[in-house]
Amino acid sequence: ISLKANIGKYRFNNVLLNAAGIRCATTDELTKILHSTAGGCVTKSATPQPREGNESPRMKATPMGCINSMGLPNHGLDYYLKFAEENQDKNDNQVILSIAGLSVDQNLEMLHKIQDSSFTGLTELNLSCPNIKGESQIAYDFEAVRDILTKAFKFFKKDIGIKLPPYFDLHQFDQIAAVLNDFPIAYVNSINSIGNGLVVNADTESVVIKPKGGFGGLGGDYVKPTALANVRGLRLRLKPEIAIIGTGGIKSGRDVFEHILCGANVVQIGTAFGFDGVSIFDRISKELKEIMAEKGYTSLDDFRGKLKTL
Ligand SMILES: CC(C)(C)CCc1c(C(=O)O)[nH]c(=O)[nH]c1=O
Repeated sequence: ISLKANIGKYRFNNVLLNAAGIRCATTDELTKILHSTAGGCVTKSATPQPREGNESPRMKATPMGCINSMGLPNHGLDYYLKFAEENQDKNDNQVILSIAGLSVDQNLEMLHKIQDSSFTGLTELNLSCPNIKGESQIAYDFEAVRDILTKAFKFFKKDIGIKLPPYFDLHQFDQIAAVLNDFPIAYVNSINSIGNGLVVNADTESVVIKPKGGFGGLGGDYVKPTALANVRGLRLRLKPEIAIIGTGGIKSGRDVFEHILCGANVVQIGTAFGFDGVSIFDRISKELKEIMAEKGYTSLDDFRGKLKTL
């Protein structure tokens, strides 16, 4: 039974990756993931310069997952680009370089740097940042998405994936797919955390994280049905050349199986990886193989995208 996967020419010896943002901000953390059963690693979304991020507490675990408003703490693009250049092309382990500029110009500046570097892997463009502080995130402004991709593809000749926040309206799936289908994108990664949730502690009668009055992105059990809907909704609308990375609510082999049934080529684990560490990749690989064996599947291609309707 094989858990191998690919996104275009990029091969993954295991379908499981970490998700950007959790336990992936330092070279030690990234090396640990590369040396694990995972099929590669994704770097914490980078900004052009290092950032401290928001005040703590800025992430809180709950029985159903987690809430965060980290504020993009990271060591800056050069740090991750250097790691990516030094660790690419090692036995089918992909290093995916995630970037999240705080403006269109910052994203274009980082893409120019990546274009001019010796990095040969996949870049993941995180569109959950607001274009202008206080405005909606880029991914919820469809013309802004078209604008930034038009500008990027004028000079960026390497392969790029787009990290999207969840959409909650079927017409929004139509709109974002109509934009993305116009560009030579390698993959779409769906979903990012569900934005601006609020966790309340009734004992202390308080919010649980300091930034933004307690509002933050939700991950974990809270998001799986939304993640599966976005993977499926995008799979049914995106041109076949655009692969899908399924992210959101994965903590078992069964969850991975569901994401692949909905159309995912590769999956990423965030919240649960934060709880368990790299051993999760062994546990979930084993669970997924058991499910496949029970069903008589030997490869992920046997069931990818084959979700039945009633
Ligand atoms: C939310 C942003 C700070 C605009 C982007 C970085 C990010 C963060 C973060 O660094 O706060 N948290 C998430 O759950 N997803 C993200 O994409």
